[in-house]
Amino acid sequence: MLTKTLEQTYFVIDFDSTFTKVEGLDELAAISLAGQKNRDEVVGKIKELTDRGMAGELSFEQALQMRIELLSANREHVELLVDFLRGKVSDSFTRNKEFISEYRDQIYIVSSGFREFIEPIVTEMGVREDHVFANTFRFDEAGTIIGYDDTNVLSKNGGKVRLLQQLSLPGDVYVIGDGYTDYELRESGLANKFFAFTENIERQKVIEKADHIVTSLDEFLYLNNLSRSQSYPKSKLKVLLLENVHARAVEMFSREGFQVELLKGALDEDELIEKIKDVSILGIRSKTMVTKRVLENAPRLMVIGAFCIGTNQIDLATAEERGVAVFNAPYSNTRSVVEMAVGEMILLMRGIYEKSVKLHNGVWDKSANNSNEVRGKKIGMIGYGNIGIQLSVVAEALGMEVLFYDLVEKLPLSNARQCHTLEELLSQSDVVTLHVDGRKSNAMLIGEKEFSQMKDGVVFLNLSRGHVVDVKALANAIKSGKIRGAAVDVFPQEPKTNDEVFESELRGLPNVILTPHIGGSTEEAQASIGEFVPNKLLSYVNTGSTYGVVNFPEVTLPPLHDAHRLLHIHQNVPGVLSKVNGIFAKYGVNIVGQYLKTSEKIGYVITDVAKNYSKEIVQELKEIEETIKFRMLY
Ligand SMILES: NC(=O)c1ccc[n+]([C@@H]2O[C@H](COP(=O)([O-])OP(=O)(O)OC[C@H]3O[C@@H](n4cnc5c(N)ncnc54)[C@H](O)[C@@H]3O)[C@@H](O)[C@H]2O)c1
Ligand SMILES: O=C(O)CC[C@@H](O)C(=O)O
Repeated sequence: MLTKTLEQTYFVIDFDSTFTKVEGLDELAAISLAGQKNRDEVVGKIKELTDRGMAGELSFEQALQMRIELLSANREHVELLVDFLRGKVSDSFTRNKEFISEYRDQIYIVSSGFREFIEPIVTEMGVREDHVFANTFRFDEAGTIIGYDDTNVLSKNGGKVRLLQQLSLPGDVYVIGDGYTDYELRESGLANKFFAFTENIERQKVIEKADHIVTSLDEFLYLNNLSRSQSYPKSKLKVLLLENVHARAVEMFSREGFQVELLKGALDEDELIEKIKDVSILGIRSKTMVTKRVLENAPRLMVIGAFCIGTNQIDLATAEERGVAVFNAPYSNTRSVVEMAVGEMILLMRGIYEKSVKLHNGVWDKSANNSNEVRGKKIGMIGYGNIGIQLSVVAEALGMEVLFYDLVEKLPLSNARQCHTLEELLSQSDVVTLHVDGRKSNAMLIGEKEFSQMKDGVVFLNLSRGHVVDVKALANAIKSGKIRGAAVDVFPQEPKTNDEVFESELRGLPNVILTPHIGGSTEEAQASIGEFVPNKLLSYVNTGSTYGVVNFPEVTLPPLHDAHRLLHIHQNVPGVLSKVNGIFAKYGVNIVGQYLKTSEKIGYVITDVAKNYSKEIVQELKEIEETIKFRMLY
């Protein structure tokens, strides 16, 4: 068994900012003063008193008295508060309801808050009613709070200590809380350990005194080897998100309990190496280069999310060899790129961009010269993947004839026609648009020779990847008039952040639309990516499933039922599966389900086992010579 029961241990848990995310009295003040002018001022004063009391700067009794005097609440407000608190139970407590029911005889809620709002919340979560110790309000006949029961020990200085003395629990006492009064239980010698709980608030003076700092209940349960919903506490795992990925991603990882850091820009190799040492999940967009060196310095890295389509910025082969799965968002911004390409193509065919620049400079250039409709023209797409295909549908709707060239045989949609050579496409197209992927071999795919094969006066678009085009040759083709107009969104060297200057030979050329790699940068696309990619990453982290992965054996796994899941990533050489199963056989492990998928380089075997297995198997599985990574889920 991987969990033990601490039969002789009692868990004394604080309520405000520990069991729930908020301070009950502060919230009661806010509710009772809703709509009143002085609300913010009074609530602010109450909060300040709460903080000073919790941090030990003010005697508890003083703080309580002053707060109750400021309050003007009644029974109805308390009921509203209870409803509000139901949605404010700390996430890690909600996740571990099972722990509360399993240990209900050993769990005590000891709070200087008020029973009227604490008891309904904690008993709904499984705590025994007679194990709730808190203050109580005094109400007048109209139901208004007029004070509190000052004979209750918890209303006094050192109240929690006195209460625990009275309880005289017959075993070890572990205290979990965020306030100084919780630490005082440890200081008094009545508690064996004090765990400073920082999921909701971190109080320096309290942290300094703690035996352990736990950022979630999961971490407390993990430290004490108690049964829990997360095999390894997510609050100990770091998620690093770069390049200002959408806020939705931050929200999704935070809600699951991870430590999340979001940076606006990309990092260079050395900066990333420094940062990635303790990172388990990395999220990037197109500018962060995840090189071999970066991966070699990322011992805890499990998974990378490319919050975009392209994955050429990641050394996929090394990631695979090191057991790091990579996911992307293959469709979330496709439409945004297509719309931009269509818009640019029309602007360039009409010379609108150039005319607009002239007019900004006071030049009125009304003429139809070099201004054409796109209807009836040929658009040539190099790369007929997701973007190419969608663009072909829209272009046909505009009355264009679609030609495409792709490395592989593709089903042409509608009237689109596949060209057998690149030259065949270049020599016929009025608009040439690039939609190839960013593989290395596509470097300089379009250079001097290819420009010379294009029709005179062609419109040229690159919204794929910068290295695919020889920029010098493009600049020459524009200057010579071969190209009548170009739109370029991607460049071989792109600034890492908005603060860096953009350098390029294309700057200042006429009828050239330059955009800062924003083909996929619409609110719609970013919001969609911001949800799509975290879902993939969380599914991998939580279930081991690799559906939609870019560089890994792909498996879709059933949900885990009454079993533990062992995930073993190994070098794909003959005999590893028999070694894995040999260990299960040796310890008589009851296998509930097993799934294996391999790629050329690695094998990924997932085994669901009945929970009563011997702990030794974990070490033995890790020690198999070919093991790359091992983890467990339950
Ligand atoms: N500008 C932006 O903001 C932006 C946004 C999204 C995607 N992109 C880029 O657009 C490109 C296309 O995206 P997608 O989703 O359509 O990719 P995709 O993988 O679905 O399609 C790429 C297609 O190009 C073909 N191809 C590759 N190399 C080729 C070559 N040398 N000659 C001919 N065909 C070749 C492939 O066979 C494939 O059909 C990618 O480079 C992607 O990174 C840019
Ligand atoms: O958002 C980005 O940084 C990249 C967008 C695009 O190039 C992609 O690959 O999806």
